[in-house]
Amino acid sequence: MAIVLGPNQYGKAENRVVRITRDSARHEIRDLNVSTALRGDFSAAHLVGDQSQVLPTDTQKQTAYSYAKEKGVESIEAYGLELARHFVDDVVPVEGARIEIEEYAWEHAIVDGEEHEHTFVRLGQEVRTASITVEGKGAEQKTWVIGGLKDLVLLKSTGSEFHGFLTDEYTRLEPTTDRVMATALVAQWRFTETELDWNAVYAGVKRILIKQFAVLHSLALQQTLYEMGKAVLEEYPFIAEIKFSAPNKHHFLYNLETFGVENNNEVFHADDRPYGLIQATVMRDDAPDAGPAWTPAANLA
Ligand SMILES: O=c1[nH]c(=O)c2[nH]c(=O)[nH]c2[nH]1
Repeated sequence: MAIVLGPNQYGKAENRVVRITRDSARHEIRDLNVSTALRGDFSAAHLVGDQSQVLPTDTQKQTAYSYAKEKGVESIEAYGLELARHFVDDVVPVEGARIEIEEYAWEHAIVDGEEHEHTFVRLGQEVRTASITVEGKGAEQKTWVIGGLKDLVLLKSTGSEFHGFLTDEYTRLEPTTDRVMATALVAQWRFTETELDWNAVYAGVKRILIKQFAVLHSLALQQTLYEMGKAVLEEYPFIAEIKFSAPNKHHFLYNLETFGVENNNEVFHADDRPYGLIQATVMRDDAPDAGPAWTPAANLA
């Protein structure tokens, strides 16, 4: 028996990079949370404390901020690709890089009915996400891009049913043909191309997700997720698969009978936990291999 070093990676997590574009009086803002991770043979650092192959996490941080100036942040996907390719192409021991980015959206404040040029209001809606993985040098290099969002909170006050389910001696749930359906959606979609109008695609995917949630008369959250994914894949040939994680944010009809009042699906208790957690992937049956695209931490915990 020998003890050996297993999978490892290292980087700077959660760099809060804020990039202001101020080429004119009207400023723009991109507000990011950027995590870098480098992969390669870093066994000497672990086994004997030899740092000669280690590009410090501090340098990774400096690069993230410098690239926000040098390359700009047109989209989180494009910026992440620049960073990942730089680490793999330009730093000799680095064989792979993983860049994870979250973006918090801001909009220009409305002052006296007009957009103020340099004052912003943080949008309380979803967080945009991207994960970029680059592996290998030169002609062998492979790239995986995942776009996504999290915390897209959606609710429909009718148009959702849940009945006909399997029952056993523990079943107490009443079937319903009219319920509130709500979720805080996490969705991640895997691209098969690396040259795209990332911002336009993001806006399009989000629009489709919301539309399907709204228009599908839902018999289960599972069905809603499937139809959302299907619509995205039908619209965008360069998306191979989309993964969802959707808490079923239960809204229980509040009992007003003690007041002699009928509750016609008007007053609910919004229960925060426990929640159903529905997770599904919708994919093309000929989707190319995902490789390490979905693996944030190189087989680490
Ligand atoms: O949309 C739903 N899917 C379920 O699997 C489920 N289970 C449950 O109790 N309520 C719901 N709702």
